Amino acid sequence: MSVRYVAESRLPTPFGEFIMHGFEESGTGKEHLALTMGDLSQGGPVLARVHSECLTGDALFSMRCDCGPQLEAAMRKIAEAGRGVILYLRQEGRGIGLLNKVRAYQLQDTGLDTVEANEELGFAADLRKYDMCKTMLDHLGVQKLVLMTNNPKKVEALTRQGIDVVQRQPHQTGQNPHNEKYLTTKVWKLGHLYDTA
Ligand SMILES: Nc1nc2c(ncn2[C@@H]2O[C@H](COP(=O)(O)OP(=O)(O)OP(=O)(O)O)[C@@H](O)[C@H]2O)c(=O)[nH]1
Ligand SMILES: [Zn+2]
Repeated sequence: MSVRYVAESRLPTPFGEFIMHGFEESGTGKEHLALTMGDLSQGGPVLARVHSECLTGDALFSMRCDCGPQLEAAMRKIAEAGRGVILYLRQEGRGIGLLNKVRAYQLQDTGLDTVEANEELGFAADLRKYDMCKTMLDHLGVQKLVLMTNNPKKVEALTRQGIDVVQRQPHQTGQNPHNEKYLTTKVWKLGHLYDTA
């Protein structure tokens, strides 16, 4: 799958000013973003977050997951460092889409966990792809990443795409009573590394 750069603009935020770079996937027409700060082509490995869209968590303050706090923490850490990149990938619901995620949440409300709900709907636990990332990072001049994630499979998937992840930085935040089971399931069924779940 190929992705092409379309346009960029300033993105002032409460944490600092990012540059927002827009990309479009050929074929699917999916639109992805990269938020950057500082000089990424020089100065060693770049602090990075590869974040999958979660409308409910990122924009609607949902406490069912940890996505919103993770996104905010990544923006804060990059702003503190004065340098870094966030790839914001439009693969909502681990790739099943927004309304299927609502269906999955409906099933979770009856007691299924996040993996069982996906399977009940006929989906694998995680349908995400990371094949757009290398082109996006190459466009930005990023060569090596320090990746903020708790998901070793994400590190493996990016490495398979030819991306040099020199270090995984744990990215634990946003625990609350509503996402306790969700975080525990990620550890037990999806292989996430999480200290206190
Ligand atoms: N299908 C489904 N997707 C979910 C659910 N909760 C969150 N998501 C999606 O999961 C994606 C985030 O994945 P996570 O498993 O939370 O974390 P990760 O990206 O693998 O790992 P980190 O880098 O540590 O955050 C986003 O696309 C969310 O929309 C759920 O219950 N069901
Ligand atoms: Zn989420």
